[in-house]
Amino acid sequence: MNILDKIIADKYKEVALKKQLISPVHLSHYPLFERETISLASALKKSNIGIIAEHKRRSPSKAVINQDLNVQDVACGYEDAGVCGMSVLTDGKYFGGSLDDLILARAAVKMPLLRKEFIIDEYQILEAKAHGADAILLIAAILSRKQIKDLSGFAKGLNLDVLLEVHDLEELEKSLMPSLDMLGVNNRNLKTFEVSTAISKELSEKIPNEFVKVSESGISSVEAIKDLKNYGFQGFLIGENFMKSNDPGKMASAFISDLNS
Ligand SMILES: O=P(O)(O)OC[C@@H](O)[C@@H](O)c1c[nH]c2ccccc12
Repeated sequence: MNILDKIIADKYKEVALKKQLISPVHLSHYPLFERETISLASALKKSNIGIIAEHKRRSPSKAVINQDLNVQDVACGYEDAGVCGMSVLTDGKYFGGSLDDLILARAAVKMPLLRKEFIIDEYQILEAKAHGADAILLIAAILSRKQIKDLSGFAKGLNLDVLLEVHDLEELEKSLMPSLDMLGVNNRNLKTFEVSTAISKELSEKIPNEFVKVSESGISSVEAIKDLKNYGFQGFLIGENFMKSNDPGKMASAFISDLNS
């Protein structure tokens, strides 16, 4: 079993258990459910920076990244740096995140927040909305076309933006549909952890222009972003490069001034 299969097997169990305690109707009565969402896709389109900065404590590919920070401080640092949005990992077992992280980030900042999770059930989309997310991630590698259609349609019904992540042409061709806002190419192969921005460049021309193109993972230089911009990318998802610092906001700020110069 590869790591992705393990994560998904755990996720199905986790969701089934949580549903028994907190019903979908209950989630829809959380106060944040009423909050008007802000579009991450629109923020990216308007920006010439395009950075989505991630909160990530650890990952299966790189055990510990940084466990010493407060998510609210990280969120404020990122917002002050001028990023377009923030990605908050909520998986506990493999990434050390939680829905509490999402709530704390929401309480701290106004910018669009993406719930970074392995979504396999509508229930997790209700959770995202109830904990202050503006956008969700769907991963083509773990979903059928029908699941992508149903889950993205459900998210759109709640005014959440949808970022669909692919890693190869087959996943991309399987996934294209109007209920998606952003198409992300993950430069990291979730099965082997190999990282290369070549895959973003390769797939860019196959992504129709109505979707905002996002390049995800393994981005650690301004040059890489300038290069990817030439291929039509308007969004850049950066985690580890900022999170490895004691002050991710400061790191993001320096990165952005470099990008602007
Ligand atoms: O830390 P990086 O290499 O900058 O990557 C960030 C982000 O792209 C990565 O965390 C990610 C992309 N897709 C995912 C799906 C699930 C969990 C994590 C991810």
